[in-house]
Amino acid sequence: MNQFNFTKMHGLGNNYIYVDTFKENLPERELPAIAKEVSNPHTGIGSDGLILIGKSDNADVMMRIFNNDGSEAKNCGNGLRCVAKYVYEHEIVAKEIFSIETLGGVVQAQVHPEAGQVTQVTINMGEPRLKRSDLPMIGSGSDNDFVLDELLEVEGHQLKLTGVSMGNPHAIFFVDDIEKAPLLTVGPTLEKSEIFPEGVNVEFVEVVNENEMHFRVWERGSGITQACGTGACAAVVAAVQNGKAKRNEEVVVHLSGGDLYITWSMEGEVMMTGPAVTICEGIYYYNGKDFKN
Ligand SMILES: N[C@@H](CCC[C@H](N)C(=O)O)C(=O)O
Repeated sequence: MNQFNFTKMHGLGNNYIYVDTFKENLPERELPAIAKEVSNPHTGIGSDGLILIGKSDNADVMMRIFNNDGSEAKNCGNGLRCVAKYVYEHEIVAKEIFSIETLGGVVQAQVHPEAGQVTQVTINMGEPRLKRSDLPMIGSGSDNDFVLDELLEVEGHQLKLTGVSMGNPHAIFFVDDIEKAPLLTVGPTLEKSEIFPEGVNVEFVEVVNENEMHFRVWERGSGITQACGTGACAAVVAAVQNGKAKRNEEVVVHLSGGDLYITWSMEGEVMMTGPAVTICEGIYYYNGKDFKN
């Protein structure tokens, strides 16, 4: 039987199964299947996906993230905060500021420990990528242009899309009332639309004022989740681009699972602060193929 140790953690309810690959050896070819299996709430543990913590040649540690449909993504904001908590508390890193490599690039993490326990983490998420080709998104504009307030008809709704990549792609729509946002229809349709050849995360945002917004997400590969860290960063960047928020000013983003504090600095980097929580630890008995085959 194949078995491995796991830790389940969440950031604002966006929960993943974390596997420490400094200790556990999961076969590369089985990773999508393992992600699907552990995420299943009936026959697995139940989660939004799988996150691997491991060795990096370019940073202090590496994070890899798989959505609950088995697809691999390039970045995960809530995952980064949980990885930072894990590696600090397990003494994999012995400093409060350190680097984490993702497939989307290297970011800087700062933990804020109290008596050795980390409850809040700040991630310098780096610079947003704003070109159409960064998403990528097919359209009439040039590949180097920003995707700003672009009119789109989806599921009978006339919507204006702003596109932002935080290493992974986000389609942001500003709405007057977040409770009426057509997340359940527009989310899955746009996620799989041919205009986004690599898929997209879909976010609706209601701006309260320059320093506060409500946010709901349909995540590529996972559907509706309680929170999306990269999505919240992308929403703040999109708000600044559309004149609804200011550079260098903190914005509190209200997600279904709680609040994130985000600033797009004058230097260009997006800073995100929020919680990271350990839920449980255990041994998972994998039903899929034999690891040794
Ligand atoms: N929940 C995450 C993002 C996870 C990846 C995303 N679904 C994608 O496919 O790009 C976050 O907190 O950023």
